[in-house]
Amino acid sequence: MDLQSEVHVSENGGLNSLNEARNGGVSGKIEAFNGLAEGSNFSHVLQSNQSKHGHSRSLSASKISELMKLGNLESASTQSLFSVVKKILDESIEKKNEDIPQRVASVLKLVVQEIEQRVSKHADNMKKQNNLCKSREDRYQSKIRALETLANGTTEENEVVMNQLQQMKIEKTKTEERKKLEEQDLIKLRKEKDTYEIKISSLKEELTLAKKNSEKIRLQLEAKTEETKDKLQKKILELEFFLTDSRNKVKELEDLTESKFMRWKRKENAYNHFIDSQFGSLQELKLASESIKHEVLKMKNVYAEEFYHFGVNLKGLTDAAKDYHSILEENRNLYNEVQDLKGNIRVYCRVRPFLRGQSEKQTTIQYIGENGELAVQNPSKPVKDTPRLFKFNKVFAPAATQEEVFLDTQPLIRSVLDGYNVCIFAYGQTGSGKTYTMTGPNAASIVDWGVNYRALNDLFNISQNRRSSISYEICVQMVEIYNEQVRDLLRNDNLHKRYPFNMCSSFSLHSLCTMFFIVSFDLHTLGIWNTAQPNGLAVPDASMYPVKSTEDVLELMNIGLNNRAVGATALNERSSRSHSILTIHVRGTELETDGVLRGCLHLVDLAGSERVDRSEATGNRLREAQHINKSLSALGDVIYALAQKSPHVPYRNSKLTQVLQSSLGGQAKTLMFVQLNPDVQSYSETVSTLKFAERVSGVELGAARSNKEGRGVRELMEQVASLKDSVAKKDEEIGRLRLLKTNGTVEKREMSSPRRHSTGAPRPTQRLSGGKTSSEKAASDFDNSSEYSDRQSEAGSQQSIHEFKHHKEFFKQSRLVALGGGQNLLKHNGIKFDLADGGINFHEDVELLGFGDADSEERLSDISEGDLSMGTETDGSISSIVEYTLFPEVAKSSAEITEKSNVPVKLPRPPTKKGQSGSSKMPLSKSSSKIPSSKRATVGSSSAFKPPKKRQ
Ligand SMILES: Nc1ncnc2c1ncn2[C@@H]1O[C@H](COP(=O)(O)OP(=O)(O)OP(=O)(O)O)[C@@H](O)[C@H]1O
Repeated sequence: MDLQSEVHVSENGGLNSLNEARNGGVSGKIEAFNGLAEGSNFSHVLQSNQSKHGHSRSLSASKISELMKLGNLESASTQSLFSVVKKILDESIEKKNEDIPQRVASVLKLVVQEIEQRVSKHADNMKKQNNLCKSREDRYQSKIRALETLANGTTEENEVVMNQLQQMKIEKTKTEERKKLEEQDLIKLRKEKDTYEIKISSLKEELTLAKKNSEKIRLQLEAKTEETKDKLQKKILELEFFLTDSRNKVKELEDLTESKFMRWKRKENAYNHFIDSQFGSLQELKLASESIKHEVLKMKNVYAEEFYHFGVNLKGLTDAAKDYHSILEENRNLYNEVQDLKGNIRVYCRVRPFLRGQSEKQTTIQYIGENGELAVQNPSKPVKDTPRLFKFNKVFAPAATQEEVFLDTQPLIRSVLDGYNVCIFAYGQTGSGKTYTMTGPNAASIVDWGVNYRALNDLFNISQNRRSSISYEICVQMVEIYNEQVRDLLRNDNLHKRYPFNMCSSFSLHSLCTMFFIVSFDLHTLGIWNTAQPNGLAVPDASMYPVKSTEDVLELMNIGLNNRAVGATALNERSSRSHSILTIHVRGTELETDGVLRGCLHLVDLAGSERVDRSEATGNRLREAQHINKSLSALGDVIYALAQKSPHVPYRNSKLTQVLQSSLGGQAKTLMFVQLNPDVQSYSETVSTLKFAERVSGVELGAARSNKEGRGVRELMEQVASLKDSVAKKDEEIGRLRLLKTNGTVEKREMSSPRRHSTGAPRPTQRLSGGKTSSEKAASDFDNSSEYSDRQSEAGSQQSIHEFKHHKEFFKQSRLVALGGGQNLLKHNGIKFDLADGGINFHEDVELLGFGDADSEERLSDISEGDLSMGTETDGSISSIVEYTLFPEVAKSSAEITEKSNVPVKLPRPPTKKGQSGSSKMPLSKSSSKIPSSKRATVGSSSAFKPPKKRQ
């Protein structure tokens, strides 16, 4: 029999005891063993053996033998067997049974215990299975009973059951479906869960990163906080230190203040005491001062009275001083007016500044006064002489600008538009700034413009301003005198193309003729055009161009300046080697009255005088310098003669003086710029220049006159032209008579005065020769001339004399007088005019035309001098020029009139001038004495006709 079956057998009686034994140690086991033993024979055996416990060794052995004897171990329960083994083992251990080794016994005991535990476990399992089987059995039984009852039940119940089953099935399927759905949901949820998990993981990562960052920041902040904390801590410490320090100081100060306060208190007391004592003495002083005050008041009144008197006196003085200044100013104005009236040449002096390269900076200019005073001295002289003093109309210091210089010149220039003739010329040694003043260093810069550009610009501006009342036309000429030759600076083919009609296309025919006349008269009649031009051609007149704007002027002047002869010398890099003359002709027509104004402006830039040793001139330069110096010395002679009021003025000694003759001897307003170089080396030149200028300022030209013509005058001009025509006829007659003379058929008287011969038809000369007694007034103009007396005796018509006188008067006043300035040498149609022979006739022509003026006799005397016979030939009469060149249409009609020569021409009688009659009586003995007897009569008669106006 196996152990399992043993357990089954004894399960009712012995299992409980076994369990208890497990729980209760050795004693428990014994009891359990005992319990098992109770249920069997073997236990009984064991109990009986226990009673004989006194002899353990023997007992054990006996027991083992007993067991062996039993022989029925198979029937004994496992438990009882075990308990036996156990008891044996316990016993052997207690009694230290030597039969069984102690260690083996202990191991066996443990094995037994283990087996015992397993067995008990097995028993428990068995018991549980047993219980389960029992419960299953109960259930099966109940089911069997239920089935039996079901089998016995009705069909309805079956159906109910079936339905229930059905429902159960349905529920089952539903449950399955739900299960499926739930599974699907579960899958979904899982997926979602996965995604969420991923997100959660990324979020977790971010979170960890953020955590890390925030951790870092936190750490930094913590570090900073720590730092700030430290700093604050330090500051707090410092502040605390300061606080304590300041507290100490405050305390000190408080102490100090306290002590000071005490000191001041003591002082206050002292002062109070002092003030009290002073107050007493003040009272005393007050009383004393009161009495002094009274005295002072008295004195004050006395002084006030005296001051009042002083004031009155002072006012008188200041008024006097003021008056003195105004009187001075008035004096100056009056002086200028007197100068103007006298026709003195104005002299402006301009001192050039030192140039950049000039090393010697010692100046010879000692003093420049406001009123034109100038003092010069030679600083290089070892013993200084007294300064030389000069006085001019104005002196410009080196710093004076071009504009300042022009401002003082402007009024003079403007008078050209009012019909005056004006001449401005610059004089001075080479390199002293003549060209700078007249032209300027740079035409492109308006600030640098000299008088030339500014004058023209100004004339344009004013003519524009006046255009509502006067219409102006302006023409320009430019010539130079180089080596005693006159050259046209505006001779340019391109310009000629631009201005094809006599270079004066914008002018009316009449004005054109007049202009042409002016040119030919100014230059041609002077004889200066007779000289060969650089191109070898005879130049009939200087080119004249109408200008309408400053641009035109700039263009023309640039051409002119480019054509001008300049060259480098040791004294001036660009030395002008010629005298340049810019002439501006202005013709203004008054729109209301039709009156005509004619003005003429000469702007002359003289070549500079130079000491040849200083300028180091050789060859051409030397020749130029000689010509320049010669012409300037001729100018000096003319000025000297004019200043001396000499009857003979040697204009004809040079081309320059011939050109300037009308300005120096006519009724023009003349201004001279005297240029000075302040350099010490130039001292001697400076002094001689100043002396010359002083002499020039003493020259009286006579009051300037405006060239204004009314309509009547123009008509008269036309009538005069017709008279000229008759004169021309007479000239022809003269020619014829000359021929007759050569043939010896003409009387002696006719030969000496061919014009006075009547050859048939009545002639103007015949008309001029009225009876002497017929007109005392007329005779008074001619009474100094025996020649004229002859004429009077020969002539028959008083009317003619009358007319002639009118014409003479008219021409004296006309522009032609001023412009012509008494020029007298003409060339016409290639016929040479013999001065010695035909002087009287010629002069009469000039006189008749109004070209003879105050200096006529002088000019004639010049002409008669050897110098002038050189080339001063005329090839015809002035009347021819007038007839054929100027007024062709008038000439034609006048020719017709001449043919009807018996018809007297009625001319309006211009007012007679007082001075003229008086002057006409001026003796000319001085001039006569100088002139050879052969010519004296001529000159004498001439002067009888034309007393010098400048002396008036
Ligand atoms: N007022 C001034 N201010 C500055 N520079 C001046 C002045 N005047 C003259 N100059 C200078 O002096 C030099 C000589 O002047 P300019 O050529 O005008 O003399 P000039 O008298 O015309 O000489 P020349 O007779 O040899 O022709 C030039 O370089 C000029 O620029």
